[in-house]
Amino acid sequence: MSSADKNLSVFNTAGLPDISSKKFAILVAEWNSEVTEKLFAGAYDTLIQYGAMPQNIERGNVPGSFELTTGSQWYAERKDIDAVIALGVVIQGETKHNDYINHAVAQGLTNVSIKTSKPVIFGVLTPNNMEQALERAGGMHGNKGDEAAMTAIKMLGLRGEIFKSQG
Ligand SMILES: Nc1c(NC[C@H](O)[C@H](O)[C@H](O)CO)[nH]c(=O)[nH]c1=O
Ligand SMILES: CC(=O)[C@@H](O)COP(=O)(O)O
Repeated sequence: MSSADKNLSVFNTAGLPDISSKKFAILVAEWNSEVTEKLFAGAYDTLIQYGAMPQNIERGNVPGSFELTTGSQWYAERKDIDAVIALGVVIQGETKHNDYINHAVAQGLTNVSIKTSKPVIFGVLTPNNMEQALERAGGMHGNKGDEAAMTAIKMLGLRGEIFKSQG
């Protein structure tokens, strides 16, 4: 299903967990910052809208999306961080460079999440051009940052349910 069929900022909000005590790290890639800043705003605003406290949201910046993996690892290793949201925009160029970045980041973030047993959210746009990027950063298809934040919230809810018997 494409973003044209499912708006990135429309989601089921039933049964969300209390995240008032949860601490989030939001990593933002500097490449294509005119778009990644929109993703950050969407992610931050969504976390606040659904109960996160401003003092519990920490932002980190990385040069490019390729560095999101390492930055996420450093945040996820911290005991006080409950979830990491990684935001980037990798626009297709003339070569296959974007493919290598996208695959590396997708696999890398997955590895960090599994290794740390924490939600590490892939909030990376992989558009063909800037127009498609902007359409997914607060444009006609919603905001990938909203989606990434809501994904983090829901994964924390699931984790809480799964481990609740362990106190
Ligand atoms: N072309 C884009 C990049 N390229 C930079 C890489 O992410 C990385 O920082 C570099 O290869 C050094 O390791 N990054 C993006 O986030 N978006 C792009 O479109
Ligand atoms: C994703 C990239 O790094 C890309 O912007 C580089 O562009 P090109 O493939 O034309 O070198």
